Amino acid sequence: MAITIQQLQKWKRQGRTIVSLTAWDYLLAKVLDEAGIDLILVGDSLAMVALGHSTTLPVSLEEMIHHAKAVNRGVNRALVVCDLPFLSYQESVSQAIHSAGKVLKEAGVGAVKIEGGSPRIINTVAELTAIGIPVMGHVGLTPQSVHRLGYQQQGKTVEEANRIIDEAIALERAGAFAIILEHIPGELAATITAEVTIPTIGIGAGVKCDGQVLVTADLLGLSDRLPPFAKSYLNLRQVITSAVKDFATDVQEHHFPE
Ligand SMILES: Nc1nc(=O)c2c([nH]1)NC[C@@H]1CN(c3ccc(C(=O)N[C@@H](CCC(=O)O)C(=O)O)cc3)CN21
Ligand SMILES: CC(C)C(=O)C(=O)O
Ligand SMILES: [Mg+2]
Repeated sequence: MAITIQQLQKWKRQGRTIVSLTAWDYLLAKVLDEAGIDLILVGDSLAMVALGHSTTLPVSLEEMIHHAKAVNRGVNRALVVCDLPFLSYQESVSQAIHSAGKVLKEAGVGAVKIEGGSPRIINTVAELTAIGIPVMGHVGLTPQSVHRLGYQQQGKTVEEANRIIDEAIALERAGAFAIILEHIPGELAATITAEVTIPTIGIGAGVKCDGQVLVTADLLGLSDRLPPFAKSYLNLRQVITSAVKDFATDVQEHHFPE
């Protein structure tokens, strides 16, 4: 049974924590889905972990759709959400509708995610929701604004914290079905989680969120650089290196094929 937005919202009310990870291709998505991950995000972080860019900005809508199609083919149970990339929704409401609609039609995913909580973004969320496109919000550190914000923790001053709280409330009112809280103090995330009725999913936002998400390359120990809040549960880089070296030795010593 596929997980729905309604299911995620029910889990918040029941206090059942949502488990989410990112994916960028078929095989990885299939493993995550079979492991029971609730929500699989085709994050634009794939620009960095799958495509080698140094920020998330260069990835195109077409590239995101290409990856989202592959991810969706591997998933039976999880809700699949796809990030709308930089400049595929900020220009106008009509651009956002066109981009989000294309992602839903072509990749077949369940929802899109857009970054920010400015009045302009709130309006876009309301317009997308009004035509039946489910939208996940994303506040705090928004990596598509790296040239304005850097990658520092957000919401450290009272003014900034209050602004982020207001953005989260406005996103809920505009119809967002859930909100990502990225790289903000845990107490701020706890306040937001208590203030809104939609699920909050944290990344570097402390333990008091309704769910948690990580970039899967970080969890696996495959990334070349880890954000301070990420945790590696495995050193896959080392595991792969060792297997590849064993293969090379076998080939050179004519032990493979047997
Ligand atoms: N592999 C990966 N994991 C992520 O979590 C992730 C991405 N990529 N790409 C998109 C964004 C970028 N993220 C990041 C990246 C770096 C820091 C980081 O190093 N922050 C430092 C400050 C860095 C600075 O001052 O420039 C910190 O101490 O907060 C945080 C979040 C989170 N997201
Ligand atoms: C880390 C999550 C929230 C994300 O936006 C991404 O992977 O692009
Ligand atoms: Mg993203």
